Amino acid sequence: MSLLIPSFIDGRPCHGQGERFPTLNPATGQVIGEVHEALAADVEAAIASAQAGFEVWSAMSGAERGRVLSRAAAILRERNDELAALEVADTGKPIQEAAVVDVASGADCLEYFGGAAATLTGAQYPFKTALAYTRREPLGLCVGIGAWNYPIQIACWKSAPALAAGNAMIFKPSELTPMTAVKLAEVYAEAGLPPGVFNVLQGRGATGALLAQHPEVAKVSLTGSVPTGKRVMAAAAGTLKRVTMELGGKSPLIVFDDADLEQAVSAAMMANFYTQGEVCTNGTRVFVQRALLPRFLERLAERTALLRVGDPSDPVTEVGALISAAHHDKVMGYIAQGLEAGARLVVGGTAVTVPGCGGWFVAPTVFADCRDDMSIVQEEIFGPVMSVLAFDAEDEVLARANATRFGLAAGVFTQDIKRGHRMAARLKTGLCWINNYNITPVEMPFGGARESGIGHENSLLALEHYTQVKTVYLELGDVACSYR
Ligand SMILES: NC(=O)c1ccc[n+]([C@@H]2O[C@H](COP(=O)([O-])OP(=O)(O)OC[C@H]3O[C@@H](n4cnc5c(N)ncnc54)[C@H](O)[C@@H]3O)[C@@H](O)[C@H]2O)c1
Repeated sequence: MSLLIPSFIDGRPCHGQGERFPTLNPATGQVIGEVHEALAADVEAAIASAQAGFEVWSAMSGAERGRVLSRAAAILRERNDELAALEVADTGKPIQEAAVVDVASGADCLEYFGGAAATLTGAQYPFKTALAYTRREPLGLCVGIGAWNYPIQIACWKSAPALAAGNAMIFKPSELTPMTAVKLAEVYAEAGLPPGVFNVLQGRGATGALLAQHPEVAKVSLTGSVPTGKRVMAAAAGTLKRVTMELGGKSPLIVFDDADLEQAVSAAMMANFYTQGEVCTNGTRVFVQRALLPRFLERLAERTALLRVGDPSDPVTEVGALISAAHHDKVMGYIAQGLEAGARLVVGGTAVTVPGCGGWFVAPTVFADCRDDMSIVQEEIFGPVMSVLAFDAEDEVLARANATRFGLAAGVFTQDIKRGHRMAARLKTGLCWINNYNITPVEMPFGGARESGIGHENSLLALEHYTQVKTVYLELGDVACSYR
């Protein structure tokens, strides 16, 4: 009998009333557990519990809330290895990544917002015979909806600022990765979080939709694809909920011919093959200035061919399994489209059979001679597929890089500091790295522009997205009355 993975409401694990669906290990294709989908009655129970939790939690001081978050961060670090192993089983990502990044970056986030919780203040506005001041107040009941590529990190990035500011949160993990959000709920409870302040509801899009449209919910923060973002925003508009949207991308990585070649190749590989390419900010359109292109492709091919695709739980594995059979087929479909459209396959391009693992592996793939109009260059693949494009001039590459409705991230490699800043200012994205890629410390705002997102996670900016300003005016003189 397989493991039954629960939801978590009011400080206790429980099971939704909907149908059971399985969660699979992407490396083996085997069922690791089953989940009961949460229905409307489960949503109502979670909302009632969160409302009660909010009353208790929002009455506590910022310092008291911060201590709970700091304790939870310490517990996450103690359980790093156990949680990382669950994340590997649920997502297919290599243990060499999960052991140092996924849980640790979640703990960093809880620690950061734990420290920031006591610093929330307002401003004061003195007048001749009056005083006004502002209070930063929590929004109330917030909903977090997660994607499957970084399940525990996403749950931490959403819940930590929400809870630090005094809100309650109901979190719905992706149906493909239900395991670690419930573990986070257990960790919060152990750290002293009052029941109901962080509830987890398992389910698919329908459960997410029930939450996004619920009139008692004040805010929805989604990490997911652009089409889902549009649906969630439309549902949230019914009661004018605030939204944070962390959505997809097709980000450019631009390498000028004065760049340090090995550094640029390293960044291009990290920007395309980390987590099997299932990273929203990935720099999948790699523009290389023509003079550097032959040497760039040569080193890229040599180094990419060395990548070890294999069992994600083996510490030497560098590229794990794609999340599902359907996603594997989608990625292989894009590779076929790239070939049909005339892109030149430099390395990879095949499905990989890993002995002892029956799951969904794809070789890290590099296409050269790509054109801007190819589907592999225009659409988010979310797999280990890099498109390399040649360019000649700065204005030309800028126009091509910006010719997309996405606007999540960008990267620029150059030794010319002026050009680096000039490019960063003109790229229409929410993030831009100069001489590195995909670095996301919690202290720094993270968010997309255009159709890639609204709002930010991480940094003190995130606290603004989980609070509202109330203005209080205090009269110290008399009412200036115009009437008798
Ligand atoms: N910008 C970021 O920070 C970031 C991070 C990770 C992933 N992503 C993006 O996420 C996508 C991959 O994740 P995915 O396949 O899980 O995305 P998805 O949009 O299919 O699903 C995301 C979540 O939304 C839920 N959902 C689906 N329909 C819904 C609806 N109508 N109402 C409410 N909830 C609904 C899903 O159940 C899931 O929990 C990619 O596009 C990737 O770029 C973005």
